[in-house]
Amino acid sequence: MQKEGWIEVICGGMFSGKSEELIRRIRRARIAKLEVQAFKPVIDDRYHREAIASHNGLIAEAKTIHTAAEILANVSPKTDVIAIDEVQFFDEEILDVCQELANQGKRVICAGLDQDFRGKPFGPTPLMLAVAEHITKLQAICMKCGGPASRTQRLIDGRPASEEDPIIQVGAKEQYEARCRHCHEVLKK
Ligand SMILES: Nc1ncnc2c1ncn2[C@@H]1O[C@H](COP(=O)(O)OP(=O)(O)O)[C@@H](O)[C@H]1O
Ligand SMILES: Cc1cn([C@H]2C[C@H](O)[C@@H](COP(=O)(O)O)O2)c(=O)[nH]c1=O
Ligand SMILES: [Zn+2]
Repeated sequence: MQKEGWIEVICGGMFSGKSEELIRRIRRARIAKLEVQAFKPVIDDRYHREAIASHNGLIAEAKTIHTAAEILANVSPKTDVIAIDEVQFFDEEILDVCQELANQGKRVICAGLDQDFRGKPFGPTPLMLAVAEHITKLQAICMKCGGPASRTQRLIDGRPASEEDPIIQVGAKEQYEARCRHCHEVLKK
């Protein structure tokens, strides 16, 4: 029998359904009468300041935090499930925080980008994948060829961004689209 306490990671490119899937798991946990607390980093202010929000309008209330340590400080002893969106925006401390919570017997569900706009591993997500018990990798639809999209294209005035551009740039459809490996483009310096 599986002991309580583990880490689940939902990863993939933008528009692949990570937030939808996270919200689905939150809702199912609540149907099972489990206590759920959700968190997201303050930098993600796109659709809602105090909620996890998907690109197609689903919403789950969440506490907005500045650092991973704030999760530990805010988790109640009676909480069974901790959901964290946009995990790529935290620093590596998120790894220790999630491990600590899972060791305490909590179910920890993280969602985040595995690759940045250059197609390179993004922040702490690859480290979270290494320690997770359960991994779900989702794909969007490539906006060029219609195939499965594992990457995120950043566009500036309709042109591919350069590999020298800043990695963190909060946004949605106005500057990002889903692409497959073959249709994904990055301007070289
Ligand atoms: N290229 C695309 N491929 C798939 N879904 C897309 C695409 N563009 C927009 N969407 C919408 O985005 C929704 C997923 O949003 P969301 O869960 O917020 O994704 P993520 O968190 O991975 O960015 C889909 O259900 C769909 O309505
Ligand atoms: C690829 C990429 C994305 N971002 C930002 C853009 C959005 O604000 C989030 C991802 O949101 P989603 O829930 O996965 O749609 O990340 C970034 O800052 N840098 C990048 O390279
Ligand atoms: Zn493609």
